[in-house]
Amino acid sequence: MDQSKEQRILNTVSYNAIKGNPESVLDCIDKYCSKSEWAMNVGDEKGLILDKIVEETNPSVVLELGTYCGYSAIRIARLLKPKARLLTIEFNPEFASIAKEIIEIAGVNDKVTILEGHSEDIIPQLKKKYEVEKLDFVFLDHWKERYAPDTILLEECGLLRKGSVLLADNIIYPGAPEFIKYIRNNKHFECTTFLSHLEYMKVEDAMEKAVYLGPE
Ligand SMILES: O=C(NCCCCCn1ccnc1)c1cc(-c2ccc(F)cc2)cc(O)c1O
Ligand SMILES: [Mg+2]
Repeated sequence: MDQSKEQRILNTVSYNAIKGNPESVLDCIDKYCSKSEWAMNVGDEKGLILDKIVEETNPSVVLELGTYCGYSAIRIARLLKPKARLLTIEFNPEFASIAKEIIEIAGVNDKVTILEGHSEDIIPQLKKKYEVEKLDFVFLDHWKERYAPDTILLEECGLLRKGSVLLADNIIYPGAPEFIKYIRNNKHFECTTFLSHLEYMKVEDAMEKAVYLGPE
């Protein structure tokens, strides 16, 4: 049967990247997806904004919604301090298995746990089953209509603390209008918009940073 685009991305990483070198895996994916086949990785331009916000936050516990091929998981994990960890939720089993292999090639697998399933099912399990107390950083990059309900769910499950940072991809393209409406009018969040471009394209896109101010 014909290979998937994601399998072809794994092939090019496996063949061209330097094992154990996360930067070389990121470069390899960015080159392939800008030259050969577009794919929905956060990419190198928005990736630099992600890097800066992760470095400023210096998180111990990170949750990512939407693993895809593992590009942003590698991007984040490579910046984490020794004991810090990243939990990433992926719904699509093929994406999850390809991401696992790419994350291993990058050599950041000891920091990353891929959780397969629906975010609305897994988020309520984070405290008891995955021993999470609070989330320091959340990267939202899954179904855009899930950004708002999952943000509400994170708060309801007591997973956010004063200063928890949410960063949402694609708030212009494809767009996450319900999330933007919810988060910008919410006095419990301090929002900042980072203008950029859709990965590998000249199309405008942006990321929204929302810092949780606490329940009061
Ligand atoms: O849909 C996106 N991501 C979610 C994928 C499914 C997540 C499944 N899942 C994981 C966990 N829970 C649920 C996405 C799309 C685009 C895009 C841009 C232009 C275009 F013409 C087509 C598409 C660009 C992105 O940067 C994206 O992130
Ligand atoms: Mg995205």
